[in-house]
Amino acid sequence: MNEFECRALSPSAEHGNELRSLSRVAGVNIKFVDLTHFARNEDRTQKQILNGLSGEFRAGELSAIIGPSGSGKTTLINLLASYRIKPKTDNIFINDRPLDRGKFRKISRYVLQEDYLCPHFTIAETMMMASKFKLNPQCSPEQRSATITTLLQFFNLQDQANTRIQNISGGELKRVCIAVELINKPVVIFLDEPTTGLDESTAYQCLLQLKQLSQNGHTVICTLHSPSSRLLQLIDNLYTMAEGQCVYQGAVQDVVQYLELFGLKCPISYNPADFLIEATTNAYGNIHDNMVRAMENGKVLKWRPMPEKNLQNAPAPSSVIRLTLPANNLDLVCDIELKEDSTQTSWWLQYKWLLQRILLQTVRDKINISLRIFAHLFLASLIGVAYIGIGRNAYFGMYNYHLSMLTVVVCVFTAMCPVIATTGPEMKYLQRQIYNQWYCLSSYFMALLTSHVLSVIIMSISASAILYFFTEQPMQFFRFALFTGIIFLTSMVASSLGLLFGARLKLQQAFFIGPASIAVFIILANYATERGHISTLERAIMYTSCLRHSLEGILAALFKFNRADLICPPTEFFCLMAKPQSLLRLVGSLDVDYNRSVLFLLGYYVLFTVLAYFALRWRLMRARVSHLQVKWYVGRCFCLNR
Ligand SMILES: Nc1ncnc2c1ncn2[C@@H]1O[C@H](COP(=O)(O)OP(=O)(O)OP(=O)(O)O)[C@@H](O)[C@H]1O
Repeated sequence: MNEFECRALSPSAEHGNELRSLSRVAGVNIKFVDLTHFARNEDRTQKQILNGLSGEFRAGELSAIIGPSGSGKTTLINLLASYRIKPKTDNIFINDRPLDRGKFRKISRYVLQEDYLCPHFTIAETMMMASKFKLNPQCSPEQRSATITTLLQFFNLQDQANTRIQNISGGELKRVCIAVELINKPVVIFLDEPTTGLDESTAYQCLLQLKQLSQNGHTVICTLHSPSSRLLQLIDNLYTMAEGQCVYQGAVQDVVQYLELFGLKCPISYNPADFLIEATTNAYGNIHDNMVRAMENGKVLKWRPMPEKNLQNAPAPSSVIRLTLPANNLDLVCDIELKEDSTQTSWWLQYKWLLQRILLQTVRDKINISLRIFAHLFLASLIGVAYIGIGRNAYFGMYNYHLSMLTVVVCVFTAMCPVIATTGPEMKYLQRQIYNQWYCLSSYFMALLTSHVLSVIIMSISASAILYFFTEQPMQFFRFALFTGIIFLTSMVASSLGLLFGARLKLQQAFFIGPASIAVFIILANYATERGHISTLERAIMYTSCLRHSLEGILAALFKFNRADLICPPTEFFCLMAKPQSLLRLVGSLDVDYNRSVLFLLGYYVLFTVLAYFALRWRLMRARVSHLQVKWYVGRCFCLNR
């Protein structure tokens, strides 16, 4: 199918020219030779998934990898994209040079089979945010908008531009996922099953757009499941796999002729791709091995289309990856310094935009924010009412200890649970955006921590005000500030613990282990409280609980710093806990020290936050790492790989 036909068939084809002017690039050819991959089964035995296959995906071609389910299509594309699998660099060649993973990652993007975007933003907002990370920071908002409008029109999404992601259809979501990755026009784009779940006409539109992209010199490689005859017309290079080997690599129109070599005649009404896949499963006799041999497992290129047939506008492949100057003014500004790598946006800009995004997302997530506010205010009011007036009543002195413990428990739960609830879902699109180099993990992590600090400040002040004044603690501002300070630090420790669990565990596991670990902390914090004398060992055990330091901090804020005696009601003959020291002695906390509590809480916060960062990093970049990869990852995490 030529360019004219593509335009005639596509409602959005009129925009093809616009995209073409946006995206003419130097060609990148990907060649792989004798590629083998093993996965480890649960019983630690090795399972061969790719079996010495070879092949070539050229610039200017829309290449599709097809094959029966389980034949290794996703594994092959993951390996070529270096996504979660580390390929051997001497098996893969980029423009005839051994693969340099770092450089290749900067010019390639991957659209996953199961792709996610933040549900609380509209398509236009999602595109605008992506453009901030992906386009040159010097691009004006008008230039960004123009690029986005072009892409939205190209992908037929302009009518849904103001619809939130949570409300768009699956097909539209797929197209948005592809569109956001095309904002900075990657030279190579990998797509895992971009048409799965789409109806025939949407799948056709989607593939048509990819075809147009390839005609501008981009290298487009996708895996497809049972493509229809109509979809097949768009494919330039059909790479067919079976049992981890290559059984055909070439033009679609030559499939019938190729199968005739093995004595198979494709019925006229049959889809050649379906027939080919059926043949690979030995449905028409044991010909799998013959096909692999005939193709030399992907080394035979004689069935492939001629390169110049498809590459209409793109320059010849170059060992230097270079983006050419575009035709119109918009591109002149944006493309002269077209970003090959999203990390060209400075760390601070990434941080700023991510913080804006996270805060907006938090505000838009109405259910989460309402629950947070309600839980804080309701629980604080409930405790305040239950312990009303105990702050100055010596008869109820002991209740102040219970109040302190309950305050700590409420702070911990209300700060930790929302973080666990939001971290899990966030992982899904975080993984994709970090892999596709929108921003680096450290800037995201710092923005996330800042957003936690802001929400914890608001929640801590409101909760502590309710608790402090309902329970009629001394009307001294410094004491209130000290009390609020401990509530703030306790909530920060709890949110970092929530982040650690959310980053390391699955959502259900985190929601079980998180509260269970808090129960352990509560037990440890009160381990020897009722004893008159606490030994050093017992104290050490208690101090392993971060909640012990919160408890001591609150007791110090309320009962140290020359606190006046509590008032014994006239109805009582004697009040044992009129003096603050009496209460502290009774609960084994005579030597509580506010500064020590603050230091320990800060220490726990730093510890849990550092662990959460590494847990997040481990989860996002779980590919098996060599020492070279470690170096590269560290560079990425600190935005050093420019
Ligand atoms: N990490 C792994 N451990 C064990 N087996 C694996 C692993 N990854 C993939 N496999 C196996 O390798 C084979 C190929 O998997 P892959 O996902 O690449 O196939 P596919 O052709 O993309 O399948 P589908 O079309 O169904 O998505 C499958 O049998 C799969 O079970």
